[in-house]
Amino acid sequence: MDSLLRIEHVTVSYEGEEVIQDISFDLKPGEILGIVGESGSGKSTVIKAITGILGQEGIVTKGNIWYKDHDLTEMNEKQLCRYRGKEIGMVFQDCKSALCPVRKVGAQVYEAVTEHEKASKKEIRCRAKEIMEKIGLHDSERVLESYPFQLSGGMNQRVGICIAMIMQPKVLLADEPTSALDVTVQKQVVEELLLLRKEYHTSMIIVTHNIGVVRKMADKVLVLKDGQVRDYGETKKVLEHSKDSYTRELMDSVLHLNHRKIPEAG
Ligand SMILES: Nc1ncnc2c1ncn2[C@@H]1O[C@H](COP(=O)(O)OP(=O)(O)OP(=O)(O)O)[C@@H](O)[C@H]1O
Repeated sequence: MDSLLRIEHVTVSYEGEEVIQDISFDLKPGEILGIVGESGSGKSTVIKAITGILGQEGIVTKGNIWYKDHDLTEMNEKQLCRYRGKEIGMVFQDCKSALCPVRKVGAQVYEAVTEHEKASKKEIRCRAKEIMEKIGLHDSERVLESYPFQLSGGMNQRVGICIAMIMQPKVLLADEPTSALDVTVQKQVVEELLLLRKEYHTSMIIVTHNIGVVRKMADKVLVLKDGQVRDYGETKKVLEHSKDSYTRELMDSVLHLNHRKIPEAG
């Protein structure tokens, strides 16, 4: 099957310092890739490089990022804007802070759509409600009429997912989409993302520290350390039978954390 997104030998520098070196992977339609690695290994930089939001200091110095037949690294800001949001959606760790605090959710959903296409308010609300229903925001009328501060963390995260999904992007890039949520809500959001993949056949890249999320969601895993790929392959193979010593260490440490007993008081 042809790749939807293909990262070929990409190197990224911030202010002349390479933080990602020669990384390659691809994403097929409907596939979910988990990117894991310790803090500072370059996970978020990969996502930012794909969407062209590295900022003033960051630049892709080598390699190509292909979306279908288009090299995203060759595009200017205006060209990238056509893809960002429409074809490639993004969800962040803390969607609440990505939302405007003084505008109602409904207005922000409306803006996200009309940036890319002409549609009536009624039609957009209808589309938003359909997605909200799927991701557990059952009181969608109230949510659309609310300001972000009137909603819980989990609800804001779902609003972020709704805004990302309303254009039915082919690829969803999610940077720590569940890490700001409590465990129960984390589990629900993971289930909801999987449901969206099933319904819309969306490919996803999930950046996370949570190996449980990767195990549950990802078809493939990419392990990064100091900006380099240490392992890449099918989830079970990487999590359980990696030949790479660092990957094995990383998985062992997660296992120990999960099984660590909380010392009893007194
Ligand atoms: N705007 C920036 N300017 C300079 N250096 C940056 C910038 N953003 C990130 N870096 C550096 O790039 C490296 C990779 O950072 P990145 O945020 O991609 O790591 P990460 O794996 O996502 O970390 P975390 O898990 O803590 O979010 C780090 O050394 C970081 O300090």
